[in-house]
Amino acid sequence: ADTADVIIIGAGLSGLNAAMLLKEQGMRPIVLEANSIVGGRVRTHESVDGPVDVGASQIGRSYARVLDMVQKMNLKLIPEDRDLLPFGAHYQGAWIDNAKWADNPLNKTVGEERSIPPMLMAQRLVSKYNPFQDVTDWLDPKYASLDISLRQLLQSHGHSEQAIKLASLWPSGIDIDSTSVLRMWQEETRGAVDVSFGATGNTEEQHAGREQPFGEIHQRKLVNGLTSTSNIEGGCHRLPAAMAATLGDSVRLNKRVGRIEMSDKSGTVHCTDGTSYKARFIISAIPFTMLRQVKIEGGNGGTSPDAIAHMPYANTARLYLSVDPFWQEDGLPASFQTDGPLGMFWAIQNHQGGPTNRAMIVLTGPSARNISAKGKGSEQFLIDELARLRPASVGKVKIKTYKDWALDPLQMGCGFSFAPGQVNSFGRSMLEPWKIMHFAGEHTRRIDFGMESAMESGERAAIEIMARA
Ligand SMILES: Cc1cc2nc3c(=O)[nH]c(=O)nc-3n(C[C@H](O)[C@H](O)[C@H](O)COP(=O)(O)OP(=O)(O)OC[C@H]3O[C@@H](n4cnc5c(N)ncnc54)[C@H](O)[C@@H]3O)c2cc1C
Repeated sequence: ADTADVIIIGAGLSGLNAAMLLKEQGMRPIVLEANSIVGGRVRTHESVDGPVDVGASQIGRSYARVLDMVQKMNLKLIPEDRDLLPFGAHYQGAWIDNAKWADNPLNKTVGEERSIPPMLMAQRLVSKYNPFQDVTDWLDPKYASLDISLRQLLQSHGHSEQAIKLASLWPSGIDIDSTSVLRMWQEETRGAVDVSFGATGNTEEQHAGREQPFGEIHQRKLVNGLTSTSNIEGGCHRLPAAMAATLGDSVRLNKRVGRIEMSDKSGTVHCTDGTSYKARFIISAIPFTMLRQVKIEGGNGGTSPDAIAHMPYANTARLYLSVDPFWQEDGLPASFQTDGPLGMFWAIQNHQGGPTNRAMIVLTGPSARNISAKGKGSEQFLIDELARLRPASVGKVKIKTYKDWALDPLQMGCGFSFAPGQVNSFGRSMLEPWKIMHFAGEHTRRIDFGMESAMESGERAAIEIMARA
C-alpha cells in the first residue's frame, strides 16, 4: 500500500481544505477522489453560452474562509448577476397575483395566514417560529423538544389545513415531514448573518418595491470591496481546481474508495480499482450517501454509524436556459412557482442588455423527487410543461445544461438534512472520530453554511488530527 500521514477521501472543498492545512503543518496527505475531476458539488458545465455553475456559485460577504482562499488562489470575484424578475404562482390551475392573494377565492387559509403568498407559506412560517439567536443554537439541548417536523410544528400552533398543504408544496428541506425544523432554523439563522453583512449596502436598490421570495435581488454596491454576493470569474470550479493544483500529485483522481480497515493506530483505504493506501489517520470528506456504500471494518464508532446510515439528503434538479422574454408577450408573471411538476421558473433580469434572458427551472422538495424518478427525458418533459403553462414560450427557449444531483452517482443528493429526532439522536455527537477516522464535509458543519461550511469542516478535521499527531 502507498503510505501517507493522512488519507483524505473526497476532493470537494472540505477534503481539499483539510489537505492544504495538513500539508502546511508539515504532514503528508493523500486525497482520493472517485471522479475524474475535483470539486464535488462545486461544478461548472461548459455550455454554448459559456460556463454555467450547476452547483455552488454564490459567495456571501461573510464567507471568511472561501474569500481568503479565493484571494490566495488569485481568482477574481465578480458581482452576482442573478436578480430574479417578479414572481407569481400557478396554483390549482389558475394564475395567482401574490399581491391580491388575500382576497382570492382559492385562499382558504385563516387569519394572518391569508396575506402570505402561497409559495412563501413554508418559508414565512419557518421564520415566524425560529427561536434561535445564534448560529449554534440548533445544537443547544434546550431546543431538544423542537426536533420535530414542520407539519408537527404548524399543527402545534393551530395552523389551518390549507396553510399546511401550501407549506408542503414548497417546503424548505426535503418535505414537511422528513426534515427537522432545527435543521431549517440552522440554515435560516446562518443565512441571516450573511444578509446582515449585506444590509450595510444600498437598501433602496435591494428592495425597489419587489417581492423577493428567495432574496435574489443582489446589491452591486461595494462594501469593503465586495458586493453582497459574488461569483468567481470563469466559474466556481476554478476554486477547487486551484486548491488541488497546490497539492500536486497528492490528489489522486479516479480513486473510488470501497473499503476502509481501521485499528486504533492506523487505517488502510482500499479503492475499487484494487489499489490501497495506508495512513495513521483518515478523513472522510464524502457525503454520507456515499460513505454508507463504503464497507468500514474496525469496531464500534459511537453515533457515527447511525448518522452514516440514516442521515437523509435533499435534492435539487435545475434546467438552465436562455430565453427570449416570452412574458412580455403573454403578460403573465416572468418568474413563477407551480403546484405542478415544473417546480419553479426563475426568469433572470438581463443586466447585460443582450437579446435573451437567462432562466432556470428549479425543482426542490417533492418536485425534485418526482423528476429524479422520471430520469431520462426530464429536460424535454420540463420544456413541454413550460409550454403547457406558457404557450408563449414555444420556440423561445434554449437549453444550456441540466443537472439532477440525486442522479449523480457520486453524490446522490444536493445537501444533507436531519430527519425529525436525528439532531437529538446523533446530530450533536456524530463528529466524534471513529478510531482514527475523522469526519469532514458540509454535513458535519457546526456554524457555517454552503461552501463556507465545507471549508469549516475541513479545517476542524485537520485541527483534530494535528492535535492527535
Ligand atoms: C445545486 C447546488 C447549488 C449550491 N449553491 C451554493 C451556493 O451558491 N453557495 C454556497 O456556498 N454553496 C452552495 N452549494 C453547497 C456547496 O456546493 C456544498 O456545501 C459544498 O460544495 C460541499 O463540499 P464538500 O466537500 O462537503 O462535499 P462534495 O463537494 O460533495 O465533495 C465530496 C467529494 O467526494 C467524492 N466522492 C464521493 N464518494 C467517493 C468515494 N467513495 N471515494 C472517493 N471519493 C468520493 C465526490 O466525487 C466529491 O468530489 C450548492 C450545492 C448544490 C448541490
